[in-house]
Amino acid sequence: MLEVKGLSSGYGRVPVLRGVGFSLSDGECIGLLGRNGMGKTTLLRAIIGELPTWSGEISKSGQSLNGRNTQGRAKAGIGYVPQGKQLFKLLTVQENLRMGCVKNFRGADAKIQQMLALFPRLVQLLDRQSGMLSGGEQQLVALARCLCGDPDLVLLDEPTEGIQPSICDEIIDVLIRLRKERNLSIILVEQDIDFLWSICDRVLAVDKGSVVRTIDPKAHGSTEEAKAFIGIEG
Ligand SMILES: Nc1ncnc2c1ncn2[C@@H]1O[C@H](COP(=O)(O)OP(=O)(O)OP(=O)(O)O)[C@@H](O)[C@H]1O
Repeated sequence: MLEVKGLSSGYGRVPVLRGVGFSLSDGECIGLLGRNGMGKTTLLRAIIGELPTWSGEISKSGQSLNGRNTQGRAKAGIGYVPQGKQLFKLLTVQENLRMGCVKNFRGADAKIQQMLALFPRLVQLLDRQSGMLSGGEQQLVALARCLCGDPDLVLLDEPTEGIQPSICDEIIDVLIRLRKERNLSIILVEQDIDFLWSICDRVLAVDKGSVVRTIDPKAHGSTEEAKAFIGIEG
């Protein structure tokens, strides 16, 4: 599905990613774990094409993405939910979802109905201005809007940051369901180890712009290994 080889990228002339390599299979979920500022968001932004590939290769289903811009990568089936969600805050929930249907405006009504079935909490909120929703509700709208584009790979940047546990559980349930029903692949940046461990097949430990090891969440002692890696006690 996705192959990243020797990827280097950064901001201006400042390098952040230094030869990142990993692959992701269809329907697989991998987590990116690391301390603040180690390059996890930068890696997602390089994959979606917001940042240039300085060297290396990103390919999806055997096709190189290097020459494609963000729209081209979205067309190739990659969806991105950035940190901070980036909703159109003055627009209603419904209008935001419609914006997510840009690939197929004619099918927008049916797609929005599918999203409401997946996120029933949004039914009551459809006509509300997005900026007036709680952080968790906004996160659900951002995820639903991304899914309106029918991606087969989603990049999620800290979806649980600052949101209430019940909405975290809803997000986990939806992601598990989408993996099962649509074979969705996921790359998830998260600081919340329980969240990562509840859904990821593998977790890549990121340090100073490189993937330095792979943690198997099913392995004995893996949560302790992860906590030690990011420097939290217990
Ligand atoms: N827009 C930007 N311009 C310049 N440097 C940036 C920019 N965004 C991030 N950086 C720098 O790139 C490095 C990696 O940042 P990045 O946001 O990828 O880290 P992260 O691992 O996602 O951390 P966090 O968990 O804090 O989001 C940091 O040194 C950061 O200061």
